[in-house]
Amino acid sequence: MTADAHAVTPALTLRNVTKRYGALTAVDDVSLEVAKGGRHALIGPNGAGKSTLFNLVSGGLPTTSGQVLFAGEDVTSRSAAWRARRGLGKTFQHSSLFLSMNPLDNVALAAQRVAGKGMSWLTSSAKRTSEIDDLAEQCVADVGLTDRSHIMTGTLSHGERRQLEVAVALATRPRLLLLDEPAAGMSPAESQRFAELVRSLPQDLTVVIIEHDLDLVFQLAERVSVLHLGALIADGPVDEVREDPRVQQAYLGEGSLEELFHDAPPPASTAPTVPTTTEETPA
Ligand SMILES: Nc1ncnc2c1ncn2[C@@H]1O[C@H](COP(=O)(O)OP(=O)(O)OP(=O)(O)O)[C@@H](O)[C@H]1O
Repeated sequence: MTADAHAVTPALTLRNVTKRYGALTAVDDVSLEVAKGGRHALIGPNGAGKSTLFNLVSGGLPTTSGQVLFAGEDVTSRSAAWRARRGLGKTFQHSSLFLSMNPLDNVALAAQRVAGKGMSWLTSSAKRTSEIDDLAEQCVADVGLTDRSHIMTGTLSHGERRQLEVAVALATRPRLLLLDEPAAGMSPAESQRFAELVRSLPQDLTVVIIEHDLDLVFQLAERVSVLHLGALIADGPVDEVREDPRVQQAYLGEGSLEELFHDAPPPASTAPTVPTTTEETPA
């Protein structure tokens, strides 16, 4: 492959990806590309197939048919662990943190796991390398949690835990980061802070985000893919998708896009105002 060809190879390519559960087609012949360094959102109403598609990308689920490529490499038959080692990082819809450990140890554990060292270091701090410690400290700092790094994770606020989950994912040194509903349950101030965190991530890190909070989606993403009943019904720049009559008509007829999503804020006239300034996190 030439340098030019490499430069335009998408970070993620899906070719006719389908997942069936018996008679139900959860993901239906989806083809899309995510540009390297892109900020790409995957939206759609509950049950549209978003989480299933993430699992097909991460290797948590096998595809029924179709291909998944990372940076041009076909990983369809590769395990989730192999994909993680190849640079696929993710946060989960439901927290995967160890609440009785501190944030630094949560992050170090993820780094250690990817390094293939298992959990033995937990019983002996001497087994934890300084490289892992440095990486954990850096990742915790990257998400703005240095001041909270030694307290019990269970005492963090909801928003801080979601920040920590990003740090845990960063510790696996991803090239492609999947964020599954990171702002679920966040206050407007927390989700604004989260948006700043995503914006501060390295530009060469590709981020794909599933999110019901469309304010956040439209702030963060350059491109949006819309799933409906497993099928991709729109895919393109944010402004085009937001105005796309196919998206509006497919779901609503005359309504607004925001009304499509169960967890989305109400229409603009009654929507809570998203602050433009950063507020302090409650301790
Ligand atoms: N293991 C499974 N077995 C059978 N059906 C499943 C399974 N997992 C998901 N489904 C179905 O596949 C469809 C897509 O589900 P999925 O969770 O991917 O949607 P989603 O867009 O992520 O929804 P949400 O926004 O509510 O998280 C749904 O109809 C769901 O019930």
